[in-house]
Parts: sequence; C-alpha cells; structure tokens
Amino acid sequence: PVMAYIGIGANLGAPRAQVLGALEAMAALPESRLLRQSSLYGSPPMGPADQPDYINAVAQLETRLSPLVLLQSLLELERRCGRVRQGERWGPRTLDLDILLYGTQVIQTAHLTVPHPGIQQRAFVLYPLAEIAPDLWIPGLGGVEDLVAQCPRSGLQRLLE
Ligand SMILES: CC1(C)Nc2nc(N)[nH]c(=O)c2N=C1O
Repeated sequence: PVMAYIGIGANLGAPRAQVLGALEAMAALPESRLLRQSSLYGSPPMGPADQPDYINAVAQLETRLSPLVLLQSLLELERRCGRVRQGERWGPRTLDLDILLYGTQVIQTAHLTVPHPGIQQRAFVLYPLAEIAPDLWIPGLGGVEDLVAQCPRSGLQRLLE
C-alpha cells in the first residue's frame, strides 16, 4: 500500500457538513484506510474573491488503489456530494477532493499531476498537512515544516469544534 494525502475543500451549500461527509466516504473507499484527518480550517478564497470562504482539511489515506483509480473514486465522491462542474475555473464548489501526494511518486499525466501543483503556495493545504504529518517530505519541494514556515497564513483559521 501507498500513503496518499487528499486535500478537501468546500465553500457552497453546507461546507462543514460536506467536508465531514467526504471524510466518512473516504474511510469507506475499497482497499483503503483513512489513518488520519486534520482539523477543519476556515480560509478566505484564494483566486477569485467574490465567493464564500472555504472549509479545508487534509486526510491521510493508506491505499492499494492505483493513482488513476483513486482519482476516479474521488471524482465519484465529489459527484455524490452534488458537485456540478460549471466549468468556471477556480469557481466556488460544493466539494473538491485533490490528490496532494501519492507516496513519494511524481506523476504527470493528462489527468493527474502529483505532487499537486499548488501545494507550496496554499496555506489551506500546508497547515493541515503539517498538522497530520509534520515529518512529511514533499518530492521536489522539501520538508512540509519548512514549506509551512515560508507560507503566509493569510487568514487561515483552525476550527476548534
Ligand atoms: C478556487 C481555489 C483555487 N481557491 C481555494 N481557496 C481556498 N481557501 N480553499 C480552497 O480549497 C480553494 N480551492 C480552489 O480551487
């Protein structure tokens, strides 16, 4: 099995419930075990600002699924949570599930880029990632703690419920 890290984001509908629902659904994925999940974080939208704040989290998923099958499984979970892709790039969404890391693999295909290209600039990814895997090495980028130290928090709020 491979240790994968999944980024979760939502800012439409009931974002907190959708993020928690996505965590439950990931725990039920075949050939996979949800080993850790970060706190929930509130964060202002990166990119177009005319949309609601996001709820973000990161999950640690040990899986035997291939990267492509994992991707397809996550897209299915997004659809089940009512994500309708309007095609607007960086627009608001009911649920976003991104494969941030897949073991130490570097993947570049039409469907999948791993490590996720936005990791280094995204506080809403780096902080929850460091929360659950502080010793993580991100291929091509370095230790997650070092990346967090260089990444402005930019309004990220850890939700303590
Ligand atoms: C639109 C864009 C880039 N901005 C985001 N901004 C935040 N805060 N959280 C996200 O998950 C997120 N996802 C995105 O895809």
